[in-house]
Amino acid sequence: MARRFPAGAPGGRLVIASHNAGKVREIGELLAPWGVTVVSAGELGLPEPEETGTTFVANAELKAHAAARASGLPALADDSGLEVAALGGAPGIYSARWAGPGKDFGHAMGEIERRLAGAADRRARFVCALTLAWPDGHADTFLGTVDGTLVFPPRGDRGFGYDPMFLPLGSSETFGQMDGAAKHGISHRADAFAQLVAACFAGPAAS
Ligand SMILES: O=c1nc[nH]c2c1ncn2[C@H]1C[C@H](O)[C@@H](COP(=O)(O)OP(=O)(O)OP(=O)(O)O)O1
Ligand SMILES: [Mg+2]
Repeated sequence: MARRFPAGAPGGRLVIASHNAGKVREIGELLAPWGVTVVSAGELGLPEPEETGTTFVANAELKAHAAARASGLPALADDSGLEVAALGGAPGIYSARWAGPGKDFGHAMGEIERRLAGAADRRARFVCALTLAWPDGHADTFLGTVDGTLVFPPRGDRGFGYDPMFLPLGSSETFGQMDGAAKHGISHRADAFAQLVAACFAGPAAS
């Protein structure tokens, strides 16, 4: 059984266990209707754990447990990435690492284009594992996805990471061209978040 939130949460506070500003912004937007006070791992000065897992789920759980233990608060972690079909699912869990220490996603997108080398198959999907972990070690995890195709050159300067080269199925705009609300209508993160809400959040959202 998933544990309900905010039962037992001091003041309904929750840590967003991510050091990625784009994710912290999106998760904050998704949480906004739920009357939860959020604080980010960066604001609490929490360290960035090494992502030693071999799956999105393992890494989300590792990050959420580390932040919940260190802060004494429930913690929500996101491990996500882009899986390119013609590259056998790469970069996958290595999506952040492909951008290097300087977080150069222009370079990472160029690397994907180079490795595709004109391949006709442009299918890709984003995956997001979201874990809500508690200081006592309880955790619930939800997996979201969104299917699409890759476009070159990348389009748009909104969003973050690989957004400018990802065209979700049925859309004429890349994630990099969409505003936040449009991305939240279909994204892997919003998909996982909807499952989290259904399982863990009591009551209706504030309108
Ligand atoms: O909606 C997205 N739009 C574009 N790119 C995205 C998205 N979602 C994940 N991505 C890519 C970029 C990100 O850097 C990597 C996740 O790697 P991941 O380790 O989960 O996150 P991270 O290292 O950036 O921050 P942190 O681990 O502190 O949450 O996949
Ligand atoms: Mg990371």
